[in-house]
Amino acid sequence: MDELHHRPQIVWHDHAVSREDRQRVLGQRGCVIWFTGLSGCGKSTIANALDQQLLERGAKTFLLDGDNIRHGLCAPPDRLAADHGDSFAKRFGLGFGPEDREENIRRIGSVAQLFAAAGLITLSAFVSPYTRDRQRVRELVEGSGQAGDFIEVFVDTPLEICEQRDPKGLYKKARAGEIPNFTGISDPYEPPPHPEIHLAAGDGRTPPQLAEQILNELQHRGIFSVS
Ligand SMILES: Nc1ncnc2c1ncn2[C@@H]1O[C@H](COP(=O)(O)OS(=O)(=O)O)[C@@H](OP(=O)(O)O)[C@H]1O
Ligand SMILES: Nc1ncnc2c1ncn2[C@@H]1O[C@H](COP(=O)(O)OP(=O)(O)O)[C@@H](O)[C@H]1O
Repeated sequence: MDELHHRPQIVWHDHAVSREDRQRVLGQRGCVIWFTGLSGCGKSTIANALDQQLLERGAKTFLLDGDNIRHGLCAPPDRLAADHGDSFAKRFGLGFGPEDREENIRRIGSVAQLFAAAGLITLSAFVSPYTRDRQRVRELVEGSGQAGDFIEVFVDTPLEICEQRDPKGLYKKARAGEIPNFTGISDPYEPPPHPEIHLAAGDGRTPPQLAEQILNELQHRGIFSVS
């Protein structure tokens, strides 16, 4: 029990159905596969390819993807203002400053932890540039489960390649000074010191090939087994 669970006004309620019960029914252990890397490094494409490969093998999965989450759970202020007003939008809308990214990853981490506790193999694809924010999610996920439930995948594509790809034209705008705090250009990216999986993702391999490397590592770690 942590500090929150002791607060008299917020009482923790144990569930009638345990995580173990859920996992027994699903025939798998829930976990979080956390992709991190620069914009354009391939997080979303590789995570989608892995999601597909897992599904084809009968795994129960869910993918939390950066752009989609920033349309809802972590929407920017201008998206919230119309329905909720300016003060609300200013308070809860998220941009890309360090604290906003911290809150973005905290919210997503909390959702990922819930999906893992529901027994799903949960994939997430966010830049998540700060080591401390990722470490907090690791602690949250493993604290409510067990060591090994958080698998960090560093999609290590050199900045030059990400910038060449520039599928959304954001690097061009960032170089022109039109987007402030752009990761890799005017904002830091802290590479994971000890990722469970380090993908050299700019070496000419296709996203499905890279996803297969991850799949093999997951099987090796006992996260997923082909029956
Ligand atoms: N300033 C800045 N820095 C980095 N990225 C930016 C920025 N502004 C917009 N974008 C677009 O938003 C996507 C990153 O959102 P994330 O939620 O993954 O970011 S973070 O984890 O909170 O750092 C990222 O998507 P991906 O390219 O899919 O990574 C960008 O398209
Ligand atoms: N291994 C790869 N080889 C070649 N192109 C790739 C590879 N991985 C991703 N891409 C391409 O790079 C672009 C950015 O990929 P994306 O998955 O959107 O990156 P991110 O989610 O990290 O921003 C897309 O156009 C995608 O098709």
